[in-house]
Amino acid sequence: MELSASVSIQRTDSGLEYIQVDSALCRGKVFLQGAQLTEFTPKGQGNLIWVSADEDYIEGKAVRGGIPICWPWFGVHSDPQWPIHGVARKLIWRAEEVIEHDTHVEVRLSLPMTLVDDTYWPHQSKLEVTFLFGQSIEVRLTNTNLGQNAFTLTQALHAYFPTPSINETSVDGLQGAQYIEFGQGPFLQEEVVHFARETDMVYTQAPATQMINTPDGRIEVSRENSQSCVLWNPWVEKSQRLSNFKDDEYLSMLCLEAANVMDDAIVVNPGESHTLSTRIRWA
Ligand SMILES: O=P(O)(O)OC[C@H]1O[C@@H](O)[C@H](O)[C@@H](O)[C@@H]1O
Repeated sequence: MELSASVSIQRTDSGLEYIQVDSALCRGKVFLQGAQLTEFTPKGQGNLIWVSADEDYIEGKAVRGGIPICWPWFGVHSDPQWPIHGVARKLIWRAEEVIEHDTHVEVRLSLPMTLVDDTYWPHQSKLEVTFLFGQSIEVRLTNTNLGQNAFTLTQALHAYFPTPSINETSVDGLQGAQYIEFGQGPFLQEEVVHFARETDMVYTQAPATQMINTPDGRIEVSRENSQSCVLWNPWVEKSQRLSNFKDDEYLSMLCLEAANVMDDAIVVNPGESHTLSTRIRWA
């Protein structure tokens, strides 16, 4: 890949490669493993993306934080032996292209399909992700069907956001959506969401934009080609069971994930593409 003035490829001490963006507008970081964004800091503002202080960036192990790409299924598969959240987040993606625009830096990666076990994904397809680093960050995940038959998949851009205090954080803009939680529901979301317990809600028919209100400011998260999203905070007990997660870190993060799940699973016909996208910024 040809790099540009504001983009370089670097490596952690543990040996994982990442793309570093340092432009007039922002700083950002995308690991080739999982094509996982782990930082987006607009100039003069704070980092919008959370990563655990316990993260050690080991090859083949899911990074705790950032925006893991869950593909080609979200959550626990109907065969519970299969890995949670699919296979894409642990594979090494290929850096394809960097383009410097006036308003943003575009970085594109693709997942080499030869790395994907046929058992999990027997279809001929292309999977690409494009990051637009500007004053906001936009992530576009595109599935293209290169085969003769339609395929169906679920997926998510599993974004982790920072907050100085989950007890003083709320999520506005889910009112009117239906949610399933811990296998129960659907329930109607009537109010702004506050956090006081383990939260693991899968919303369908969700409005396109939510606002995360934190003591450090408001984070606007919007989605396209996505009717569903997931809101997650592990709270006290689950925090103790999670990999690469400090016991008290549930106090300083939450996930709001742009998704295509449940009855929003996508069907991609031969020769067609589908792009799930999310845009994140300080409001
Ligand atoms: O620990 P993982 O595999 O990264 O998953 C984290 C969480 O991801 C969320 O999206 C799920 O709703 C949770 O149930 C899950 O615990």
